[in-house]
Amino acid sequence: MSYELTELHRESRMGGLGTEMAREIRRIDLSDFAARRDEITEQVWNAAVEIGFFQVVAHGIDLADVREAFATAERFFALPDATKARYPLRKGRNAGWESLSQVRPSVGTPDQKESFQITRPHMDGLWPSDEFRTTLLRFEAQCRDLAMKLLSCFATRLGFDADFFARAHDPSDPGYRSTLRLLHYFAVPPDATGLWRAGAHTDFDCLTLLFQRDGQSGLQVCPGRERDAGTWTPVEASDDAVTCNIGDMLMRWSDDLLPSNFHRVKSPGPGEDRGPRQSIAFFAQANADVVIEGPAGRYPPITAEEYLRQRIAANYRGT
Ligand SMILES: O=C(O)CCC(=O)C(=O)O
Ligand SMILES: [Fe+2]
Repeated sequence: MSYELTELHRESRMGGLGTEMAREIRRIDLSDFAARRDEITEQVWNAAVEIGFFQVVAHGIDLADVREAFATAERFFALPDATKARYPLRKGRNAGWESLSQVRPSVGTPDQKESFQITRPHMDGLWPSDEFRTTLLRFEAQCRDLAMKLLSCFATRLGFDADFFARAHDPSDPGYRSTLRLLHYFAVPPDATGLWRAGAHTDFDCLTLLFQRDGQSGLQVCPGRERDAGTWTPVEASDDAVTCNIGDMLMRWSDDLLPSNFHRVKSPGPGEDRGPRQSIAFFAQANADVVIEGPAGRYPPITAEEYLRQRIAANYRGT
């Protein structure tokens, strides 16, 4: 397969097992954001530049809301496949349900998971119930607010105005492309080996917020400078922290100042819990017709739509 984007060349080389190394993933306290904006900006910028991953706490989304979103997802995933198949993923539209269909260029096997994606302008006929819709649209809006808060910090450091990224992700625009993705990784049979819950990849978007559950670990990150050595650091899952990472779109937009780093979800090893695992990701992806162009012009301008089209084409079967 030949890939047009340099990001994809990177991804096709990252499938190996590598080694593990403990390293601090910073926890940044967002309380009193308006008053502490400059201090928080400094902290998120440094963590993003150094590791590309960080966690935020006191982030303003109530734990009860996070748990309600997880419970709603869990109830949906418990339905028979034949029922879930009434809401099929619309390829290229990041909306609907898929199972075992995402093949990462790094490993070539399907991620051992199912997911339901919500991209607001693409949801006609895809809502399983009113309750599901109400709960998750509300949660999506909370995630967006948090993502825009963090992106406003990056905007000012890059020399854009504070609302630059909020305009680029305006939810009232039919070209809105940010996505909430509910993820369910299957329980792993005792004899299963060699499969990944999520193969090594970078995210396509500007900024990802990842909600995980206490004790459901498995996420590992490989900061850019260790890419060749393949040294992976576990990111502890916890209910109160939101794990954040920079995606490829913001890496481009920042002329590579902010790194989009490889990460993956490993399958449980010997002696580890082989039960199912849940997570919820919010991908802040710029609206379709927004042009991505960094302050220093390092890459040719490309619309967000064209950029995402190329990334999705390389990641799903049958494209
Ligand atoms: O489930 C996780 O912890 C990570 C998921 C992820 O990296 C993704 O969906 O892009
Ligand atoms: Fe990811």
